[in-house]
Amino acid sequence: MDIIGQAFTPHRAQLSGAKTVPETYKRYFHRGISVKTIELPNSTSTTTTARRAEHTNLAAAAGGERDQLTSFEVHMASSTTDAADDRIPRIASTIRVIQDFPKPGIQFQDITTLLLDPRAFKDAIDLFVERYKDQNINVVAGIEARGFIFGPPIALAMGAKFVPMRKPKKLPGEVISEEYSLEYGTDKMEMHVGAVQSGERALVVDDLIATGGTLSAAIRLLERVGVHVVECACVIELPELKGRDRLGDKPLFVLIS
Ligand SMILES: O=P(O)(O)OC[C@H]1O[C@H](OP(=O)(O)OP(=O)(O)O)[C@H](O)[C@@H]1O
Ligand SMILES: Nc1ncnc2[nH]cnc12
Repeated sequence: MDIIGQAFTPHRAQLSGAKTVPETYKRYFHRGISVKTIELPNSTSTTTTARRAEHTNLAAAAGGERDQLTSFEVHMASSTTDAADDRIPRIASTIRVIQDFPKPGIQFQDITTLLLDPRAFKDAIDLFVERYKDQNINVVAGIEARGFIFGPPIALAMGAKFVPMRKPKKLPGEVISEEYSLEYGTDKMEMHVGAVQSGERALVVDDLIATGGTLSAAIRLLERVGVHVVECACVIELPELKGRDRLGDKPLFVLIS
């Protein structure tokens, strides 16, 4: 059975006999029905379920409901209490999945619909700030482009500086750069010389981890100049792509996986 162009889940793959995700689609691939998880310290995990259909109006208002998903499971834990944190399923429900973007077979996790919901956007930022506010982080490094949306409010709330990690030839000053591999070929990430100092403590922020190539390049770039990367933080993880494995022993915190 051809899995391209369908709402694909590991479960469906097993049913259909499909064993691998076509290499071409890995970078933008995600299963149709998400298992949402959050890991926070000193808390008790609970499990609940939520219906994505409840948020049809939001998605429709955001430009048309192309997401055919019906339900998802939410595993969540609270950073502040032992009770379940209902912010996570609310945030998860605002993320629209666009089928076949930017290529056939890819299920694009569209965080722009999260941004249309000020409460969900604020909740996402708050969850990160609650986790990091007492960890003496003085650098928030955000990865172009969507890391520039989540990184600055986190940095401002924590009193940290924001450092943009940009695609090649965008930064005007002297840069250091780090190559990283994509599915085909390589890309480069750049940071201004002097933006960070040896010994500083950084949080790396992006919207999503897929293969982990982008985040691992950001870690290398910061560590080359002596910065301690405390953790990487993303809104979404695509766990089937095993990006976490590419980060070595560097911790990764995600809201939705
Ligand atoms: O874990 P990886 O396989 O490296 O993929 C994750 C990266 O892919 C997306 O960015 P993209 O390169 O599409 O750039 P954009 O944010 O400018 O659209 C996403 O925002 C992450 O930065
Ligand atoms: N499935 C996906 N959705 C959105 N951004 C991505 N970056 C890599 N894979 C992605």
